[in-house]
Amino acid sequence: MRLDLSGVCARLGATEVLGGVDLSVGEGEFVGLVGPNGSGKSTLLRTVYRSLRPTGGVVVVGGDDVWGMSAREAARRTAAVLQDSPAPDGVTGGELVALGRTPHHGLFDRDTERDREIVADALRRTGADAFAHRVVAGLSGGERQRVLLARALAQEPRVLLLDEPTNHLDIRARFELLGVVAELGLTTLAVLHDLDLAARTCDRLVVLDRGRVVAAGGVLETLTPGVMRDVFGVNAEAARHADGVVRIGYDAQPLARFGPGPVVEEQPA
Ligand SMILES: Nc1ncnc2c1ncn2[C@@H]1O[C@H](COP(=O)(O)OP(=O)(O)OP(=O)(O)O)[C@@H](O)[C@H]1O
Repeated sequence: MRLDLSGVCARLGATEVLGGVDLSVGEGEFVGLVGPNGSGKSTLLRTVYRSLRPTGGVVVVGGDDVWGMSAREAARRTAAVLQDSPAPDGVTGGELVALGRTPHHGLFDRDTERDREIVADALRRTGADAFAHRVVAGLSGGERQRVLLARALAQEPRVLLLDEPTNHLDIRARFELLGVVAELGLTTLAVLHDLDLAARTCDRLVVLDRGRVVAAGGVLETLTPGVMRDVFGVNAEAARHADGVVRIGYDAQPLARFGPGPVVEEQPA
């Protein structure tokens, strides 16, 4: 199932956070959404998982406007793994993952054997089975992140949205989690801050800056020295190495014109 945004605008308070975003993720494609802090990445995801209605433009999942369908239908098509999603008090990993089945149930339906199999499979695929009987609030950030991904998988979505899914993870767990996601073959749009990880994992990247798409395409087409300088404020160069992996070499110093820099007190003459 494809995801297509066209001309999407969004406001938060008086601020226009998205100023006409066009973005597509093809069936089974893994697209990384990157950009500096405050560029509108999380806001863009919110317009897709129906937490923030766009003020303009259209968000289409599988050929239909997500804001024109029922919340239940939208949840059958799209699942989101968000940063620091709160879990209800006392709920275990297994119970939280089972909540992913909700969009597939009628009001009075009970879990079926198939539901239990799907939940067990989601826990196994994300390496979260060890947390099935543990209270989610007592899990580490990385452990919780796996459970949240398992919940999203239990939802059996056709489109997966990830907002900084590797935030709490150690380096090995980062590779593992994104490897799991890549192998799912789902249509995936993931906000990632780690550009090296994004370059390794994603089929394509979309670079957002101040609510607008400034580059989209293959890793080397998007993370050009100009984009690294003008959007991210660093001197850096991405290059494909002999093993086929794109790595980014950074200058140690951020560019001076980004941010106020250190405060230097004037000395009396
Ligand atoms: N309630 C609000 N009212 C006004 N502005 C807001 C509100 N919430 C967020 N913003 C602003 O909207 C902009 C976009 O925020 P958003 O969280 O989408 O950015 P982001 O690219 O995901 O950032 P980060 O990388 O830091 O997570 C930011 O400048 C933020 O300060």
